[in-house]
Amino acid sequence: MSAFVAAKHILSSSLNSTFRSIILNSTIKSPASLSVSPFLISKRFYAEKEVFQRTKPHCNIGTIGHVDHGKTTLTAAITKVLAEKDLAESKDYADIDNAPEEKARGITINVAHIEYQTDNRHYGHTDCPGHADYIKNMITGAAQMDGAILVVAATDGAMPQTREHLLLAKQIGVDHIVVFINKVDAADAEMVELVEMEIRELLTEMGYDGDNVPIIKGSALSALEGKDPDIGSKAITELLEQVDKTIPTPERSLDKPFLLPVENVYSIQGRGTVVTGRLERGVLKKGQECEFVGYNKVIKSTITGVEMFHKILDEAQAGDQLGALVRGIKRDDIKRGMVMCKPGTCKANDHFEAKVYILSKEEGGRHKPFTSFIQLQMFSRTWDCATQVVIPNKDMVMPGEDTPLQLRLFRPMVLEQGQRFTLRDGSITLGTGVVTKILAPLSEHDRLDLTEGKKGREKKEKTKKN
Ligand SMILES: Nc1nc2c(ncn2[C@@H]2O[C@H](COP(=O)(O)OP(=O)(O)OP(=O)(O)O)[C@@H](O)[C@H]2O)c(=O)[nH]1
Ligand SMILES: [Mg+2]
Repeated sequence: MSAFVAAKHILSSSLNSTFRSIILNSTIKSPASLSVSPFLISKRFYAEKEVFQRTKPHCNIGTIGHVDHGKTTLTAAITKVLAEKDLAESKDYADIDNAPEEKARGITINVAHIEYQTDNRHYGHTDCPGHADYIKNMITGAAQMDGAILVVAATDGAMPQTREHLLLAKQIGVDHIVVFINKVDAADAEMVELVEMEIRELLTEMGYDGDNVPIIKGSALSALEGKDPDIGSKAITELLEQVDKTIPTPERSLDKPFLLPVENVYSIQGRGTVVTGRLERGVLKKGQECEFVGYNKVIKSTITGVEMFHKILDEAQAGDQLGALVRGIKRDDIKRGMVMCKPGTCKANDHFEAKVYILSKEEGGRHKPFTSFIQLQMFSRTWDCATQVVIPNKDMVMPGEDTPLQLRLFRPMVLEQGQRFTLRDGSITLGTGVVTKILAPLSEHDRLDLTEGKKGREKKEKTKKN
């Protein structure tokens, strides 16, 4: 099998069924598609397409936490335990971390989306990477969660990305957490108790209700291997009961025009392009017109199919994690970070005011104050973009401060009042904020100043005059 054919099989095994079967009967245009995150995996590869029956409320959760603490093992274990009750399709560890590099390195790189149900709810589960190099993927994954399971290995306790993920989750607006202390098979009882105390303290420090967040102790590996039910399958059942109980189903805005931040894009030659992501608001149906906005583009299209977890959706609702087939668009025309929305309802902006909290050194933020014109990376919804900061009312901002800021994006992206975002400075999370006011777009002069610097701008202006 050639590398490309092999790659095609890997990709097709990670998409939902309509798109998988389309892919198998067609040519994938660009191997670049392989860099995108696996969407869904099914062993019912050639199964007839079913229509999704909406019988239970849908909730998006996921696993976060430090590298190697057992997030993917836990995800696989949940599907195994629920598969025994016919509430999920059992996934192996290798089904979830299925990209070649993930298999080779034994770590998660891309987020993976898995589906399962409890008696009460239908879940979309996003398994995030823990490795510090893939924080960007974690942020995108967590941005889609209504609640999260923080996985902490009893053998290690809280580690750097335990803190960072918790902090980012809080900033992104994931207000509900359930903790799974994993690997209790490999740690003594005293250690497990210490880790629980440590985590409660950390939760409180990060703004969660540390005393009351449910903490379940168990072993994902035991559950996956069908050993020691007290710390294995029973602990998983208890975890799911707590998730059902303590992570509320959010109110979904169904009556607003639809908006879907694009998470991934797949190209299927001859058929069209598939975009995936979580529908943030509104309802979406086959046949509707749509528009992609972002990266200096507005592209119109029509939705020709909608699916969620292997099944056809008659109507996708806000909160659904879905794939939409769109007509007449090339894969390269759209990318992660754009939004797909009802035509005319969204606008890209590059200049706005925000209220921002700057993290203290203890919270993992900067050690030193910063001044105007610092360049940072802004993360919001599924996009990230370079941004320049202007402090409107003073000379500098100290770590730990709450401050208004003006931000100038290097390129216009869809931004609305009330939208939350995170600012990063290299590998440091510098702050978190909310857009308070959209300002007049940057002039050509200001934009060139921003992207080319003063000298570059003068040069370009001179060339233009001549
Ligand atoms: N002893 C023991 N080992 C476990 C348990 N759960 C997971 N492991 C092992 O821990 C290692 C890491 O597990 P993963 O599930 O890949 O961890 P992860 O958190 O998904 O890692 P990243 O996604 O790369 O951040 C693997 O070797 C697992 O077999 C457990 O309950 N007990
Ligand atoms: Mg993993």
